[in-house]
Amino acid sequence: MTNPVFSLKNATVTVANGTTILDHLNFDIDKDDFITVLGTNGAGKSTLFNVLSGDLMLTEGSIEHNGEDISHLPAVKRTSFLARVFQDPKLGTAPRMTVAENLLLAEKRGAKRTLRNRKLSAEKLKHYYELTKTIGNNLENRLQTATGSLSGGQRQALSFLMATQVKPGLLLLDEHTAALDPKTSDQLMAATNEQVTQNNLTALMITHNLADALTYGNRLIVLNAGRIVLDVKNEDKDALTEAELLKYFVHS
Ligand SMILES: Nc1ncnc2c1ncn2[C@@H]1O[C@H](COP(=O)(O)OP(=O)(O)OP(=O)(O)O)[C@@H](O)[C@H]1O
Repeated sequence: MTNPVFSLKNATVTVANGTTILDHLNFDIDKDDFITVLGTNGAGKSTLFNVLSGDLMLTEGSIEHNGEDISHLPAVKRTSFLARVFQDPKLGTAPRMTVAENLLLAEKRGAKRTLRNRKLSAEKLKHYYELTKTIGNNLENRLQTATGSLSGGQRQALSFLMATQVKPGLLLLDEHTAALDPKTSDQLMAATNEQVTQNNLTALMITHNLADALTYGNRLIVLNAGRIVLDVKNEDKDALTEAELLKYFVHS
């Protein structure tokens, strides 16, 4: 048995009004995990991501990364091993910079980011062309376009590619296809699955799409009122149906 990459121990967040929004969670994330994360609105999914990313500190318990206690490590320091893609296509990319410049910037994730020496060689542009072409939404023909004028789907694809340019120790996908039309969403979901499986990324993906949650990943968790109420893997996940899954969606 290998050691978990991330380990939440008794992880709890109690907010100022006394409400516990993450409730004594014990949760290990293994290297080969691609976990789909489900739950009703307000179940604590984003809170879980926020404590992993360091945007929200635990009020009790701890988080370990490769055995090291990172409970007090600020978000900015966690970017060296963690990347996150949000639902909003506007987040995660610099609007005035071109697609190619954003990709170049992403290669420096975790390091001091500057584009003073813009090394956009022909070789690099060719690489970005091949990379963006994998998505299938014409992003490869917009490499020199300012990101702010891309379609939402193209911009979201760029955010995703930026998050995975440097292999992150943990990839957090926060409903990253939810704001896209069905075709664009399917394209990005397929590209996501390809990247995660081909590059052996450790990933968590919040989704409200039950079919996607069942189709993708090796593991599935359901949160309710800040607790994990279902955690299934491999063949147990494969055997799960949408009808069974829905039973875990309880508004508290
Ligand atoms: N910083 C905070 N301070 C106070 N309450 C918070 C804070 N962050 C989240 N909450 C509350 O914690 C609960 C869980 O919120 P969270 O955003 O994690 O839910 P979610 O499962 O991601 O929901 P959704 O599906 O709607 O995005 C909600 O009731 C929310 O209002």
